[in-house]
Amino acid sequence: MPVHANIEPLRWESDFFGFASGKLVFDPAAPPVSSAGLDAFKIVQAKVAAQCPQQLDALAALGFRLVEGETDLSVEITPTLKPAKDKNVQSEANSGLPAEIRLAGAADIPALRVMASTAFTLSRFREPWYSSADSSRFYALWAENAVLGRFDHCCLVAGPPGAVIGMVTLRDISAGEARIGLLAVDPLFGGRGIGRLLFNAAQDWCRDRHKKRLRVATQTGNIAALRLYIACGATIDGAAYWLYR
Ligand SMILES: CC(=O)SCCNC(=O)CCNC(=O)[C@H](O)C(C)(C)COP(=O)(O)OP(=O)(O)OC[C@H]1O[C@@H](n2cnc3c(N)ncnc32)[C@H](O)[C@@H]1OP(=O)(O)O
Ligand SMILES: Cc1cn([C@H]2C[C@H](O)[C@@H](COP(=O)(O)OP(=O)(O)O[C@H]3O[C@H](C)[C@H](N)[C@H](O)[C@H]3O)O2)c(=O)[nH]c1=O
Repeated sequence: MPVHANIEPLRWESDFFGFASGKLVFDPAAPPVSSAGLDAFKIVQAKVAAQCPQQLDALAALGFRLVEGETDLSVEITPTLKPAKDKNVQSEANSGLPAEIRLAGAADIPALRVMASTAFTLSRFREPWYSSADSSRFYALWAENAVLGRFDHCCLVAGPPGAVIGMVTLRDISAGEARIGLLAVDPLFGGRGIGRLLFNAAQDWCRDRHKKRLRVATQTGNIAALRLYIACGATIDGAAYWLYR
């Protein structure tokens, strides 16, 4: 079965990783994808909705390989009173940890870069397609850019300056919706409610901006993250597979 798609060059990724990268944009009106077209790029990515398994077979015939699954979730932002202070007190009472949530500033960037460069081991930017050093560099820059209001628009952190124990980045994607970019907790503080606190703070951020929905995506194999989001009230909107050639 031919795959009808255009190959869109990924300029940001090509610059950042230092090699030609592209992505299939499926379009029934596009010509069939050819090996020659694909060969112009070191990596061509394809994201296939999980409910379209026939597309997986067609891409496999062109030499594409499965990289990972991605699950999209979202939660409705309800207009309840903001319980942020209570949550912080509750968290400190439960764990004895300094867990106030605050907006990250430039002074947090070094610690955030370290956290982001080690946290996202489950990623489609993985070996053998991307070196682990490049993958670390990618998430470090993502965190830094969020603090600076580039790509994502802000970064909220748990812990006082100099002792960041968790982070969540947020992007304003439309009048009514925001999206979490990255969310991570220092493994030394895992399992103590910091992830939940960060997700709730992200919801508060949305509420303050009159958003109706908060979106988040994670790797389908990231059971801890999926359980966290579902425990915080999110529901699954969709699932997809990433393939590369
Ligand atoms: C948008 C994205 O960035 S998706 C990627 C998410 N981030 C990462 O994968 C980075 C590495 N992982 C982490 O930083 C952490 O493990 C997180 C953020 C996933 C969880 O943070 P934590 O502070 O440990 O979570 P927290 O203690 O708040 O747990 C809340 C719920 O999450 C789920 N959960 C957390 N850790 C686990 C785990 N290891 N296994 C299964 N479920 C887990 C549980 O449902 C838990 O509720 P429960 O304690 O009542 O069972
Ligand atoms: C930092 C940065 C990135 N970009 C570009 C580069 C990529 O084309 C996209 C990001 O792609 P995405 O599919 O969102 O990346 P991930 O697969 O790593 O993300 C998923 O997993 C993460 C762990 C996290 N949960 C995330 O929310 C998920 O989507 O953006 C850019 O243009 N400019 C930048 O500064």
